[in-house]
Amino acid sequence: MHATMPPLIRFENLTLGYERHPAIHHLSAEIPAGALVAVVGPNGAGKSTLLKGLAGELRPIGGHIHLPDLPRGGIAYMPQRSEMDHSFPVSVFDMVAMGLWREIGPFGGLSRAQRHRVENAIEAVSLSGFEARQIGSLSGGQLQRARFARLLLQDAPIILLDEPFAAIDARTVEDLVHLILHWHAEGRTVLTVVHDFEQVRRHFTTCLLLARELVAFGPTTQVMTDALLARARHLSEAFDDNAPECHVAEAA
Ligand SMILES: Nc1ncnc2c1ncn2[C@@H]1O[C@H](COP(=O)(O)OP(=O)(O)OP(=O)(O)O)[C@@H](O)[C@H]1O
Repeated sequence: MHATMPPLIRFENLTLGYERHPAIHHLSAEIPAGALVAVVGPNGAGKSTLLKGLAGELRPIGGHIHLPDLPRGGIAYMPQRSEMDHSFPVSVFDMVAMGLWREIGPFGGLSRAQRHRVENAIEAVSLSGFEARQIGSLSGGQLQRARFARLLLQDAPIILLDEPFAAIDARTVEDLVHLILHWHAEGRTVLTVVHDFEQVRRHFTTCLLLARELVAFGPTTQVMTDALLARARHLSEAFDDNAPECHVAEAA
């Protein structure tokens, strides 16, 4: 496991966006190795965009994301659930086994030991007995468990989760939080977009509050204050989606 020397992420004056319209701009922050970070902010604040940038799905319009040398597949990224996840014609076993792609490649077969690891991951998310089920027949909570099992096998030092608890029953949330805390205890760096403030305060020691720019980053008790949350709402509402490349440009 590469959890012993977990990496540090550094955002340097980072601007990310779509078709040159910035969605987040001039963000600078350092994520310490092994941090468990809740990424919070109003709707449209840029939370998903930040995770996409880190996952390498969006190239910065400006600034940099500094990452240490990572093994192949060193960042595990779980986007928000979408219809596509459900409609993919594959069994729970095969979907979870995709977490081993880094080891086996796209067309490799599974060894007996690897099959065993897939079974263990399925068991860890309490889905034993569902191996042969098509994922299209799973409930939302069960599908999310299967997605977490796939992440477990990916064994990545950096884990990015976009709204993993959205529209999920309380029991499943509790089990998934448990897995996240376990990853944290193993020394992995975990960034999770979370909407429920109660969950943030209960489980996440560190918070990154976004509203198209960085509002605050630090211990949850110091970030999740009424004043900073109000500031985030205000900034988000005032942001002009059609602004050209950067209205605060080089002022930052
Ligand atoms: N693929 C895209 N193309 C163009 N604009 C996009 C795209 N994805 C997001 N945006 C825009 O970027 C901004 C930030 O969106 P983002 O999804 O990152 O916010 P968020 O904080 O994750 O929101 P939510 O909490 O509602 O999921 C929004 O104005 C959004 O409309």
